[in-house]
Amino acid sequence: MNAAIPLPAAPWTPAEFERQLRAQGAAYHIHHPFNVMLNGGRARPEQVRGWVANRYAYQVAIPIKDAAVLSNCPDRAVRRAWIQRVLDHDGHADDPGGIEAWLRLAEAVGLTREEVEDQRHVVPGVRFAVDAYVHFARRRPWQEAVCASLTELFAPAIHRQRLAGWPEHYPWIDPAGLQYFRNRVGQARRDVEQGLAVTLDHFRSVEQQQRALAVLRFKLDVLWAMNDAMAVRYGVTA
Ligand SMILES: O=C(O)c1cc(C(=O)O)c2c(n1)C(=O)C(=O)c1cc(C(=O)O)[nH]c1-2
Repeated sequence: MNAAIPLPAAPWTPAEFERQLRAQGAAYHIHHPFNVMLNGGRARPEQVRGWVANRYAYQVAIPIKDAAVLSNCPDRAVRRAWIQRVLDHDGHADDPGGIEAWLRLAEAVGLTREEVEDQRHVVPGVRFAVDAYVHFARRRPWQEAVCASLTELFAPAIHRQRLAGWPEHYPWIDPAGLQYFRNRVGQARRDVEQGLAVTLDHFRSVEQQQRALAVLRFKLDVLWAMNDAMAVRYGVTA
């Protein structure tokens, strides 16, 4: 923790605590130069493909991470709601799910399913960052893993950026491939409601609230490190 910033004398109110959590969005990967390039329309096709192929490692890890949260959580009411996240990604009944939607995005940008599913393009830094998130969810108290998912507070904005810009920037991508981003805007909003309720309720003391901020910063670092690794591999076009 930064010693120059004194601890608050008393716990924040829930509203102030939520404000402090949201303020961490300044370090969201929406601001990473690689993402700024991608969503600003400056990426070459191989950079778009590199991002989609690497992000697949994150997509397939998310339901594993969520299953880790379930396995650590003794609260039946939380599990009942949380299990929806696994279904969102893996699919259920007629819904093919988010991983399938990501594979359709991959095909829309010119990748084959095979080269994405076998993760041949995934660079070491992305793999290590994704593994760190799954490991965190397995080892830490489930409330901390819930708190770590709160980067989703900032995700609808980045999905909307893609939906607004990509069709114009990248006319060579079939817009049907962008369905994943459309689905996530609503899903993330619902996820955040649940994640925030758990976090505001659980992290109550000054020390716990500081811990929640540190957990959220860890997750922001996971996403930032993924972008760093992709920027090194694929470059950032000025
Ligand atoms: O495209 C993105 O920038 C982005 C970011 C995040 C995030 O902030 O963690 C998620 C997603 N997408 C996403 O699609 C998703 O399903 C998701 C689940 C989670 C999580 O931590 O449980 N984050 C995210």
